[in-house]
Amino acid sequence: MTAVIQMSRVSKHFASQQVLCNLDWQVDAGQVVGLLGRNGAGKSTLIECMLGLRETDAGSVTIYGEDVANLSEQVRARIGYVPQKSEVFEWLTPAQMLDYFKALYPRWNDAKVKALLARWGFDPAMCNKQISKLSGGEKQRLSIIRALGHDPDLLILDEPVSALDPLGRRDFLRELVDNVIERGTTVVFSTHILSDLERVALDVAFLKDGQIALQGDMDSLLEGARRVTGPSAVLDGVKLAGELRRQKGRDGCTSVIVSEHGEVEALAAREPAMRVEALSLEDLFIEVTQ
Ligand SMILES: Nc1ncnc2c1ncn2[C@@H]1O[C@H](COP(=O)(O)OP(=O)(O)OP(=O)(O)O)[C@@H](O)[C@H]1O
Repeated sequence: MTAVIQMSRVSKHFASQQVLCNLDWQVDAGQVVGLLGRNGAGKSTLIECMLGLRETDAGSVTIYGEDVANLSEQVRARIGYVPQKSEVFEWLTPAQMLDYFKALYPRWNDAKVKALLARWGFDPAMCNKQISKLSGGEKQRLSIIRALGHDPDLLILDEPVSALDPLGRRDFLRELVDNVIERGTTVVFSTHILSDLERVALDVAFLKDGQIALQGDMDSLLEGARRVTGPSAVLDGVKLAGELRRQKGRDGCTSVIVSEHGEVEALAAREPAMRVEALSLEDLFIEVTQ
């Protein structure tokens, strides 16, 4: 597979806070990845460093093989980005802003933009209203339309649905699945809404302590992940394959989260006191990121 995004040993700090720490990450062509992490884990910082919008302290980032600090116009034109919150272009109207971007990109899908504007409630009055006067959700929809207008090959979305109502969210996800992912677009998508991720993302990556702590395709991760709980006397002496987290309770029991179930199933077969449970994406999120 060809790497679309390659991040190697990337570090970034703010004052005394280390946000990214020797982070390595690769996203391949056609991958659709959900980026997960707790509030403040550094997802937006990671995305901004990935796009060259924020300088890193150390490490290298390339997109389509080019250093993000010096991206060519051709590569820039292949990227679509929806920031978490955007306060730029507030003095323009949606119509003016979209005209500006249309002139900027070598290709622009007018039919798609018009269809999305109509579908997402941008009637002529709204298209000619100053962006600063739009609601948070309306601005977010506009930002998504702008990012999709040039049919990007790489789409990076930082919590794109946070301000959308349930109908808006559903429609956006449908657009993403039917018209973006279907084209083979590479997508990186940060969100806290795990049910959305389960509908859209094929892969997940968990950001914790400044690094990608766990990643893989969602079905295999959920298929392999288990929580095994049993007497500390037994579990304390064993290092399990794919161990992600271990917690000792006051009741003499230890629980261990693993990403591969083979060894724990075998252990449970030998030790009847062991309890083995499958994990949901939410369980996995809590266990991996806390
Ligand atoms: N410009 C900045 N100056 C100082 N600290 C910052 C700056 N930007 C981010 N941080 C800090 O870096 C950490 C990571 O922030 P970031 O916005 O990347 O997290 P996040 O995972 O996107 O969070 P959320 O899920 O809440 O959006 C936070 O503790 C934040 O306070």
